[in-house]
Amino acid sequence: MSCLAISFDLDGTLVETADEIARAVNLTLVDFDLAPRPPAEIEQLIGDGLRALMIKLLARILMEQPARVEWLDTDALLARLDAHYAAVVGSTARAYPGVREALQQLRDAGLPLACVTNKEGRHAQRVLDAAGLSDLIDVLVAGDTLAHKKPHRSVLITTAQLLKVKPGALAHVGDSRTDIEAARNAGVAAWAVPYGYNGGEPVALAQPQRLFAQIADVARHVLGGCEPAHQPAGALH
Ligand SMILES: O=C(O)COP(=O)(O)O
Ligand SMILES: [Mg+2]
Repeated sequence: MSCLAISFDLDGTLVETADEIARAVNLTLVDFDLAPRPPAEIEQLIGDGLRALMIKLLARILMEQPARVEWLDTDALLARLDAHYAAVVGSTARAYPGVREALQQLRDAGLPLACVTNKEGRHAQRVLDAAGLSDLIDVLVAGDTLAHKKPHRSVLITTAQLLKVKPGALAHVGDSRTDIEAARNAGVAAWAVPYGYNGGEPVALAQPQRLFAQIADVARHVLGGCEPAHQPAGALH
């Protein structure tokens, strides 16, 4: 087998999390006398972590209603967002169908697995726990684990180190342009699934090396013997 380790993005790839993210965001907006936003709009801003999502949303609200935002205590608002999210995280998050079985097959075949997310670590762990996936993930690299987040090249290079493979022997599976750029920047194979959160744009436009309809297809491909786009520079076995 030439594909030696796999890392997976979390939100929109392994787990459906948009509902509870939208809930926390809207509870926060209402606390600060701002109108709730449509969940679909909030979903389109998922990708760089919760704080970044809220800052992008506030920038949009500022453009629309400058007078509503100019007095805002942004630090207090972000702290409230964190508290609301901590209260709801894991309540509705669910693994996409077939994810647990596919990860189990990959694990059983001896592949080390990572979860690499831009979500803050303590929240990411709760999502993995609630989705019933924690025991299948060897390494969690979250948005606040390192000095940088995806798409910085260091994120997947460090992930490969933690999984004890060379970057060329790692495939990263994600739902967004950020994931594909993170993989490219690190010399890691860039694989994608089409059903997650990518700002409303089809992820195929970011030109992943492979596009899989679902995680079960990733497992089928890998266990059938994959050819990584980059020649593995080192092997686990
Ligand atoms: O929480 C986010 O905004 C993004 O998280 P992800 O990197 O797992 O997609
Ligand atoms: Mg994602």
